[in-house]
Amino acid sequence: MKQTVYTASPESQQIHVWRLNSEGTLTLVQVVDVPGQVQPMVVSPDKRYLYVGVRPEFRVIAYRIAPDDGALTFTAEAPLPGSPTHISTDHSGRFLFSASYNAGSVSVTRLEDGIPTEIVDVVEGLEGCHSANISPDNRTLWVPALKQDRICLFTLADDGNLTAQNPAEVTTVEGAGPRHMVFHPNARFGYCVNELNSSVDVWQLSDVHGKIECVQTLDIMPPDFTDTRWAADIHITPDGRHLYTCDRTASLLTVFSVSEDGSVLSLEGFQPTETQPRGFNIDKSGKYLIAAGQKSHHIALYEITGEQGLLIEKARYAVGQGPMWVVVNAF
Ligand SMILES: O=C1O[C@H](COP(=O)(O)O)[C@@H](O)[C@H](O)[C@H]1O
Repeated sequence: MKQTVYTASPESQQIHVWRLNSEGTLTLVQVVDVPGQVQPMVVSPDKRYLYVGVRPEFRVIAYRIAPDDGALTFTAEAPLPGSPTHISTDHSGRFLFSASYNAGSVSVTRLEDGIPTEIVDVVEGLEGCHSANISPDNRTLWVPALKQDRICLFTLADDGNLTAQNPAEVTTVEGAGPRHMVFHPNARFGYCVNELNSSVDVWQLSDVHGKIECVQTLDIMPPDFTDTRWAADIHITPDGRHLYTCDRTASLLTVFSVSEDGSVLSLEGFQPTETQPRGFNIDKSGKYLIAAGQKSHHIALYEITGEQGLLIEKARYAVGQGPMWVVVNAF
């Protein structure tokens, strides 16, 4: 398996393209100068394109991915209705979703043979909209509205339109601030990291009656932590055994193990990391985790070890200024 790591650094308007070597080191392949402040990124399901959200002229840029070394070539761009905070696609690669925190909206852009084209739907009124997460069955879009302590649930239609479901949302405790999500590979549970109280919620996608409910909430901070909580990102290993979150004030990654069926998280430990980790990711083999320090301007690479999934730092690398997004692609 050949793997490429992409890091986005908005302050220097760069994407760094790295080869992930099998022994857990990175080799720099390319530095792309982006025409704007590049923030969220996602790889298309067919792995042909890297989509990146750019500001201050709000748009999505599609870069063609070279299959041999992961290098990027500018291919197309399309406007977005608000500042892109998070972008993702549906599993068929027909639609791109952009969540905008500042506009309080989520939009759907049609992808034609991988190229972003027209905006087909925009839903407004989602205060602090922080991400858009398609369910494993490609039917339900989960959209956390951080300032409203709710995750809105939309059905994705065949033409890309979003329709509020019934019930239209699930709610967190007051002041949690739901932000980023991942799903278990068994498609039965979702996990949401809450920015404002630095917790993680486990959502059972539906029980026998079709009801979605929160089955566990865990603190992601050490018991003696008293400073301002400021969580950011969450990821799960491809085998569903280990889950990680980060907090920016503490510059900390938190390590959880996941029960066999995905319903229960157990705290395993804490890993100090780069200063102000806003984004991190896990490689496709589940062996490595790469975290970006928005204030250290470096990324750190960790090996995921043992039954507990604890992290051992292997290396750190300078990237551009203010790195905040990491994605991994594999061929
Ligand atoms: O992490 C955060 O994200 C929001 C939105 O970020 P933006 O990059 O889309 O403007 C930010 O405003 C918030 O303060 C911060 O905690």
